Amino acid sequence: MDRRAAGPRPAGRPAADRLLLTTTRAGGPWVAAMMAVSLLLAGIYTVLPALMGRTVDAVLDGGDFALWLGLSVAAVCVLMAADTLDDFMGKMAEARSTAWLRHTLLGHVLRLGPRAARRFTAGDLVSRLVGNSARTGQVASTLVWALMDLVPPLGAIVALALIDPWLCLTFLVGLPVVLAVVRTFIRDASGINERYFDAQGQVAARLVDALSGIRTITAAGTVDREVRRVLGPLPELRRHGYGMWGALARVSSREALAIPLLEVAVLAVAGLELARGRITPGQMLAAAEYVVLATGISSLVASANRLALARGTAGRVAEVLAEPPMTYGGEPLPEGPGRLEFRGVTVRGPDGAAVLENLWLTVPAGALVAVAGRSGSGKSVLAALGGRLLDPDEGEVLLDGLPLRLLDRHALRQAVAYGFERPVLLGETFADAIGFGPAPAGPDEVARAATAARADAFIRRMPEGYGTRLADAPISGGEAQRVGLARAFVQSGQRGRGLVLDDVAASLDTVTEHHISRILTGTGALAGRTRLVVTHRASTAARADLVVWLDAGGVRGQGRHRDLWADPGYRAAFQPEAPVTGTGTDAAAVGSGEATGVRTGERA
Ligand SMILES: Nc1ncnc2c1ncn2[C@@H]1O[C@H](COP(=O)(O)OP(=O)(O)OP(=O)(O)O)[C@@H](O)[C@H]1O
Repeated sequence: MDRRAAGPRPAGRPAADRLLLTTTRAGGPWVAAMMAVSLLLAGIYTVLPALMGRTVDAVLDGGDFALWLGLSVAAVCVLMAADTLDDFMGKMAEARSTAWLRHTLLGHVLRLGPRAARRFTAGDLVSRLVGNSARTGQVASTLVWALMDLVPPLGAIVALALIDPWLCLTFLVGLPVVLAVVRTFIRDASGINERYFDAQGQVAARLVDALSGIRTITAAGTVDREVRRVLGPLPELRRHGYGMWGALARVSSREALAIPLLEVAVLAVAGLELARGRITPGQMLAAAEYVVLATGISSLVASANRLALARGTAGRVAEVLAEPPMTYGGEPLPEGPGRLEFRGVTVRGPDGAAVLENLWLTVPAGALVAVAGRSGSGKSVLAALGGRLLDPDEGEVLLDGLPLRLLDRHALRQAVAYGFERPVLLGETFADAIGFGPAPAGPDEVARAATAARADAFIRRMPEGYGTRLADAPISGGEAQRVGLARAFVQSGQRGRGLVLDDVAASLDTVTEHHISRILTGTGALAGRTRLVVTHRASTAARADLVVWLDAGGVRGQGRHRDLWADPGYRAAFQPEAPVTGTGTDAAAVGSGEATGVRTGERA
């Protein structure tokens, strides 16, 4: 169940490592191709010193050095071509892995539903989706190159043994020191990177917060304070950055000491063996090359650094993927008129206190039910339960007798349409925003819904009407509400059985609100739909077939608005409204018998 306070679950390093492997596999054939080319490269690096040694010996012995020289030159040419190819394939593998990861992560975030926004802040998710995913996507090439970087050093150790076992033995005696240096570095770097990326995510999260509250910040004159707040984690970032430099400096200085000592030791032994005539000058040259190649095992530091970075970012991606998505059943929508039932429903807030407790409520099929109550009484929570944007902690919500959680996702999203107080308009144009839903809506359908929601007139005044890009058309809160409402009407009009409107008229003027109330109560496209309407407007409640009054975590009263109105506690749930004056249809609606009750409410 949702718990905002709980925050994301740490995924742990095993989960990060599993994700790294899956991401590597996602690189597809490019990873395999890169591996083949890298192996070829590693092989050439390994045999090149031997070819050079043979060339020198052939020159000294007066033998056929042209053959060996030719082979050496050919090897260098292949090396250059393969290196370029390897880089290209590495980048392709990275691109594929990153694309797969971003696709998977984004799909998962959206499948989490509204819970995603409660678990993670927007900025933090953006940093995971953009920067962290890209870094994690580099794992394919990093891993292949890290493995392939090991081939020449291992080959070089074997070559040293073949030239002279004492050379190999000398090298192996000093090797544990180099490996210990690398191991310490990997351990230090992993922890530092994880903390570094967390701090980076915090900056991104605060920045997105600040941008969404830019009007408040400007109006309050708190720009400087906000800059300090957003950049608050910088000292932490700096500390982790210094930590990483410190770890790199330590590993470099230890390496700088250990590796030359190892090389000198092997070369000294090679010199002795040459003096004793046990190796040739060419072998001495090859040994000198091989010892350098063998100490290349310390390139593990750079690979380990890149892998530690990828592991740090993979941990952050895995943390999101560890959140279980909203799951749906496989049941189709049963036959029925659209009766919605809340059976013993309890929802707890972040502190564990019940927002709604053991709530029993039936929304009759085809009825317009208004949900009223003071601010914070749980109206939006009830609305979210009605179409399963939220699951209850206890109890069950049923549509025509079937628990919503058993319903197939498609069937549920077609059956229950939503309109929100602060709708976010999705799509490129107004037509897109209104037609946004499980099934594409045609232009006539869009225009009809916009007319019903009183959005048609202002949209037609836009430079390109319904084709106007949303980004080019700043609109008011009330206009956005009307577009959002039009979208809900389209969705509900298609195959909808229920319509949930959460305070959709909050920013509308009284005349527009009356018009929309009439659409909701009229005999048009919405007739027969079960409508659950959260409202602070007495006029809307007055038009409802039934009002559910929420208070203190439960249903305090149910009935007709005019009957509940006598209770001052009920009256306190409504905002004062200006009396409607004017002529025409709107005024006529207000003047109707039903509207009389409304106007009483408004005066009160
Ligand atoms: N998904 C959720 N899970 C648990 N608790 C929630 C959830 N959403 C909101 N709450 C909590 O439920 C309480 C009621 O919130 P809700 O938004 O339903 O009130 P409301 O009656 O719609 O208020 P308003 O009229 O001001 O919009 C709040 O304390 C809120 O923190």
